[in-house]
This record gives sequence, C-alpha cells and structure tokens, in this order.
Amino acid sequence: MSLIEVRSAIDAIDDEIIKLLARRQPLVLKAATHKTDARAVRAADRRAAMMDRLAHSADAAGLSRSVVTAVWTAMIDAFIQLELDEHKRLSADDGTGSSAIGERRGTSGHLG
Ligand SMILES: O=C(O)C(=O)C[C@]1(C(=O)O)C=C[C@@H](O)C=C1
Repeated sequence: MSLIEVRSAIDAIDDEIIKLLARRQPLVLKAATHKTDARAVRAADRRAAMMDRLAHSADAAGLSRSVVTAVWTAMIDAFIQLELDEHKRLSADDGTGSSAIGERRGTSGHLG
C-alpha cells in the first residue's frame, strides 16, 4: 500500500467518523435539554463511567487506550461546550416567564 493509498483510506475513515459524530451531536444537544445547570451538563459521574467503559472497548478492539482517552477527552470537552451554549440559549428567559428549556424538557427533567 502506497502512502497515497494509506492516506486515502484514512480520509475515508475520517469521513465515516464525521458522519457518526453528526449523529452523536443532536443526541448530546437533546441531553442538554434534560439538564438545569452547568454541573449537570458536565455530568462528571457519567463521563467517568464512559471513560472506564471505553477503555475496555478499546482493549477489545485492539485500539490504544491512550488514543481513546485523548480522543474522547477532547470530544466530550467539545460536546460539553456545545451543550453549555445550547443550554444557555434554551434557558434564556423569553420574557413570558417560561423558558424554552422548560418547554423542551417537559415534566421529566432531571439533574445529570
Ligand atoms: O450523557 C450526557 O449527559 C451528555 O451530556 C453527553 C456527554 C457526551 O458527550 O457523551 C457530554 C457531557 C457529559 O460529560 C457526559 C456525556
């Protein structure tokens, strides 16, 4: 396999990763609507559990744990920022006394 071929294969995989992240993004934004503050958005317990689970998934897949840790740390940090931005937008009082996040969340809202 030439370097050009290797890079072409990497590009194809990156395009798949982009598609998967594009599916992940609206789910993360939906999670934001279930949360009422930044601490809940950060969901430290959930994040720790994910990293633990993913380390085992990496082992099973033959993927470097350090790569998984670095990639998911960066990815979750980026999605948290997106969630915080969305959360701020939905929480903004629209002047009617009811916030958009309350309407989007319905009655099942919970912290974290
Ligand atoms: O599971 C959540 O509560 C999310 O908001 C999603 C997500 C993620 O990107 O996977 C984002 C922030 C939290 O740190 C945990 C996980």
